[in-house]
Amino acid sequence: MTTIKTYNAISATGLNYLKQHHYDINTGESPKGILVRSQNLHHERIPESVRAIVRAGAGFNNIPIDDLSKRGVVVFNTPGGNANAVKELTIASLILAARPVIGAIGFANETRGGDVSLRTEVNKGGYRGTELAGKTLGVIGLGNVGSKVANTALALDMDVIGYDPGLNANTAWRIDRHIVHAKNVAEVLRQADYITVHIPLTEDNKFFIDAESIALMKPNAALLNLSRGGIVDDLAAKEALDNDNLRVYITDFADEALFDHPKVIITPHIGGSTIEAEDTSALMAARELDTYLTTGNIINSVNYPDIDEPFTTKYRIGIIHENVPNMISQISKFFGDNNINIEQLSNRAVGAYAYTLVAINEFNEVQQAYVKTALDEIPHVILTRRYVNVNI
Ligand SMILES: NC(=O)c1ccc[n+]([C@@H]2O[C@H](COP(=O)([O-])OP(=O)(O)OC[C@H]3O[C@@H](n4cnc5c(N)ncnc54)[C@H](O)[C@@H]3O)[C@@H](O)[C@H]2O)c1
Ligand SMILES: O=C(O)CC[C@@H](O)C(=O)O
Repeated sequence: MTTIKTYNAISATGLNYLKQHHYDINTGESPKGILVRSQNLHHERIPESVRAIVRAGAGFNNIPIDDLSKRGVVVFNTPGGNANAVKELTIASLILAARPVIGAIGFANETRGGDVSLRTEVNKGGYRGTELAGKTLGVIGLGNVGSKVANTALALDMDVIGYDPGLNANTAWRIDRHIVHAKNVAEVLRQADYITVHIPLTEDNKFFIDAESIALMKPNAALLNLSRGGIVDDLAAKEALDNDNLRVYITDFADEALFDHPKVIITPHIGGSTIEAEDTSALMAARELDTYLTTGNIINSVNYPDIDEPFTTKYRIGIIHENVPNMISQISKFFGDNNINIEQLSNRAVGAYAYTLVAINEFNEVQQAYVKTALDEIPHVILTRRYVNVNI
């Protein structure tokens, strides 16, 4: 049995999938794969046995990608698996930014005793809000979450302006044509009444919204961060709120500096916390893990190129290597020199790394005994794995 180690509460849907596919969960010292949600793996020892790590979720800033890439560990995420959940909490947050719902609920509870109806009617004037319709929403990041938020805001009769210089083809076609595409982020910040950020936390995006960008916003703007702590400079947001340069800040990431601020609403990282999103993400994660470990196909990797080919031969050899010249010719020469016929060879590269998947049928025991070691010795090869097709 192959062992998968898990961190955090992984939905039973994903765990059951793995158990049904003959994996042990959290037994033994040598897991082949890891399934994780928000646990910070930067401070964990990742066993040498691990070949794949899947983040059940979109963000992967909790995983030491660079170190793992150098070791040949494939890291995956589950793009879009929880996007609808985040969209819905973002819409709820927009409404909370427009209407004083939380204060009003507190007030309603305080009217207990006496003529409740009279007291609520007399004093409810303090809880008047505004409408989203006719206001402008700025969406920074139009990926799986941002595109859904933008489209839904149109249905709420908002005007929407979006900014995403790295829009990929998969998400681009889903974006409604009525959404204005800004040429730069300043355009969004200047025009929007509500600004919502849906980008990953990377080195480049740290404090993407800082004092300088907040200064470009309308003083009565509302800022929403359901992306990650660290994308918005919370201290700069707090200062802007204190100086009436920002009306409200809603974040899904608790920060000591923001507690008890009357213009801040904090939720405890629950953007993706719905039964549906947890099930979908865990199932995607389990499938990605099983697919890679049993066939060598890579789907939704964040550190290596994807290769997803039907496994129609008896064997495959997956070779993770650096993206340098002459690798494919060295690999094919190796197979030729050793009289092993290649049925199909797929190769893709992304950035510094590449993946070559070699499909073969005839592969005797002697060849099997030395191929992995010999391929591993080719300079710039990081890791080699052999896959056996159990259906042939
Ligand atoms: N609160 C939660 O529980 C929760 C749940 C899901 C996702 N998230 C966070 O939201 C982020 C976005 O999720 P997603 O599923 O939409 O990811 P995604 O990868 O589908 O989309 C991210 C988009 O951001 C764009 N982008 C990156 N940097 C940018 C920048 N500087 N300016 C403008 N656009 C930029 C990318 O081009 C991409 O299109 C995740 O990385 C994660 O950190 C949080
Ligand atoms: O697992 C979660 O609850 C959060 C997931 C979220 O942070 C994500 O990046 O998808």
